[in-house]
Amino acid sequence: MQAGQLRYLPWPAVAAGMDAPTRLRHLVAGALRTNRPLALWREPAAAHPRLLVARSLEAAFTGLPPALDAQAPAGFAFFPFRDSDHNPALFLPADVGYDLAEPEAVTVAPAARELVPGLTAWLGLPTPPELAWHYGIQPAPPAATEAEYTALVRRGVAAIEAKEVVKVVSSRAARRPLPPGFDPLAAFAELSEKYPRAFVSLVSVPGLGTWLGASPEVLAEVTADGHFHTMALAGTQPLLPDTRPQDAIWRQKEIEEQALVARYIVSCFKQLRLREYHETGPRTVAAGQLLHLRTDFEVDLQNVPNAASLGTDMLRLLHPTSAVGGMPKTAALDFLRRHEGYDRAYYSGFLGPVNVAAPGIARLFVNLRCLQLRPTEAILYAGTGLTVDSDPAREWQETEMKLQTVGAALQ
Ligand SMILES: C=C(O[C@@H]1C=C(C(=O)O)C=C[C@H]1O)C(=O)O
Repeated sequence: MQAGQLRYLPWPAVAAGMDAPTRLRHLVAGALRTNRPLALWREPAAAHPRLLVARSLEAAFTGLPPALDAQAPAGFAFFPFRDSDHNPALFLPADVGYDLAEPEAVTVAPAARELVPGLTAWLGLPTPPELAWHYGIQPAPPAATEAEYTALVRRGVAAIEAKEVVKVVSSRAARRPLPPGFDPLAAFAELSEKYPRAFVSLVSVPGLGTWLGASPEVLAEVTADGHFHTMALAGTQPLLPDTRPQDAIWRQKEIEEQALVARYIVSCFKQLRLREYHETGPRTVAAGQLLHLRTDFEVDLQNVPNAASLGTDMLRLLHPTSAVGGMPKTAALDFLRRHEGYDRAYYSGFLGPVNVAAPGIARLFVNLRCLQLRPTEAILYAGTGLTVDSDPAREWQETEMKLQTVGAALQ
């Protein structure tokens, strides 16, 4: 956001006794009431979340991946697994902002000046007791039974054996009733507390629905000191009580599965003729109650000729990565289109802020360990990378474990 042009709206005197979470709730209530898209997120290791409200859904439609450079507009990317009319790619402009680290003022961008009178009036009103969250207009996706999911896994393994694909990541949706009085803002706060290293998000968009998640996976990041980051995350096992991540032992299947993802990232660097990058790992990392294998990649943007476009180009090549689609990309996506049997929508898409904290800082994550909110239930999503050695019952178990990450918010 161009700080010089931002307008700061201070809270009125009636809000003097309100703490930051109460003010946040009030802003969210106002955004929902006026039918605006919003994103609330807490970055890994950050102490406070941020809220962004876009002036309208129309202002948020975008066909293109966000540009990751300092000159690009500020906003929050919310991209589906696969772009379609039902699940459009969105970039919510940073029209109204609230940073809970600076709770004394709400910021308004120049493009949203016309919101100032209404917003000023709203800040002085009482908060409605119920928040009118946005719901998707698409029907809820079918939830796969264990028999259906294991059949899909067997199909995937057969496709690998037939050399149609090298790896494919199958997934499923699961339906869970909402507990009485379920409060998405409280659930967001709970996930933030429970998973301090995750990217915790709550995104609500008219007609497209409300999504809550706690992702462990960076897709593309550009930092203040001019570095680009991405990671190859794959392989899953439970973090058992009284064990340490660094003592985990991995089977050949997981080692190979993760290596494929790492190799895919290196092939993207090669396509961009980038030779100067640092690769660290793979090492074992914890994500909630799970362990994964992770290789970190870092590029010093000062050392590369195409620095300004590197983030943007990598994003275009990476999504969807072989951690959520498969290898080769087109054949794996084709397999999923034909056999997966449901619409992933925004699950395994990507999301995150671009140029919001400051120009030139972007943090995009893969939308994993997430759920979609419906009026009386939640749709949870999880997938597993298949290789030729995959055991269907084990893959089902792995999706069950992954569902528990965001499922913790429903207890
Ligand atoms: C597909 C998911 O996770 C991805 C797949 C993993 C795997 O196959 O082991 C591990 C981490 C993620 O990259 C998910 O959480 O739904």
